[in-house]
Amino acid sequence: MPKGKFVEELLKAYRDNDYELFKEIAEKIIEDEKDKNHHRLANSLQEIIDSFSDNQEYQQNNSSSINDSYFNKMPRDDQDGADLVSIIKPKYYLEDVVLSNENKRVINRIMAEYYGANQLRGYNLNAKRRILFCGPPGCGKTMTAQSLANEINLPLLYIHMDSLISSYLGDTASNLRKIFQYAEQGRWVIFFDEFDTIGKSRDDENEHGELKRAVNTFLQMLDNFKTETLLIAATNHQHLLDNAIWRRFDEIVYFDKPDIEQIQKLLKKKLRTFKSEIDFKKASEELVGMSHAQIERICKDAIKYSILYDIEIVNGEVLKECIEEENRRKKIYTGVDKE
Ligand SMILES: Nc1ncnc2c1ncn2[C@@H]1O[C@H](COP(=O)(O)OP(=O)(O)OP(=O)(O)O)[C@@H](O)[C@H]1O
Repeated sequence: MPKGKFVEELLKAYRDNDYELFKEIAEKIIEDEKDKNHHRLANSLQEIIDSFSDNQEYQQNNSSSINDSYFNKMPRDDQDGADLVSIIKPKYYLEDVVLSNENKRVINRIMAEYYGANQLRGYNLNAKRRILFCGPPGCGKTMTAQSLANEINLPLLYIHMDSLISSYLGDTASNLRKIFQYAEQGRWVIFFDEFDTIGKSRDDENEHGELKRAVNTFLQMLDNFKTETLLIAATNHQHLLDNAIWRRFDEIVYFDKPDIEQIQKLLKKKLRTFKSEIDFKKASEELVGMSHAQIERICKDAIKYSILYDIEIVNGEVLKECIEEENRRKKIYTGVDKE
């Protein structure tokens, strides 16, 4: 078919909201390009169509039915009835997160593999789906998991660790099974925060049998987990994790405290809602060693201070006052790496 005709057919399908026809014509175009030996273009078009149909499926599976069937079937702890999961529509996007260049590359690669999963499968390869986020508190593990979910248009399935770890013998493993069974019915980014709680080394003599069983169950579930979902586990205590757990993750991302350049970006982002007159470079030097969350708190305090004391502008002095306040607070936690 001549190109102009293809475009006409595509536009008609779009006008009539006929997704099936749209896909059919797109596939004809792909075949046509393959015939002309334009394989790179054909692959790239195929990738777009695949991600398109993934989204279509997500919308059909999730958006309309999430209220009734997904919420009704939510797994709960047998003993106290506590919810084991929550479905969250994330509020952040990746542009909100200040990341190192290295981490930006890794996250983009994870997204590229997610979208290219069908293409990879054609070569018998699996996209990265099991991701471990580690590093100190308040440096963006949760925020990045949320942003990633948003970017790939999936809801976040947040696992409640406190409900998952049951005080009743054998129930932790059974709770884990319930969570995985539930997760398999949809497409999400599953997020296990404080993952060390269940991923602790089985060699740890202080751990009782219940948690050792939970590690075994988690490993089994992870091995058998075949959906297109992304699973992200996050921990501040990566050194506690069982060796067998490390090996199960397709990607490991370390979230460190920000360097000077990242601190400057963070200050500009977090102060952008208010007028400021700051020497950002000088201010950043004062903040080295602090987490993103601590710097965010200083910025919020500085804005509040300026409002309450009618200063109307965040200046160097206000910021200095708030840095001192954060340092005072930090001293209370001496020896403990709290954000
Ligand atoms: N890299 C970042 N860029 C921008 N803001 C950040 C970043 N990291 C943290 N923040 C801010 O700090 C808050 C807390 O961060 P977040 O919950 O992502 O940290 P975390 O690494 O998951 O910490 P924890 O290990 O304690 O759960 C975020 O909601 C955000 O406002």
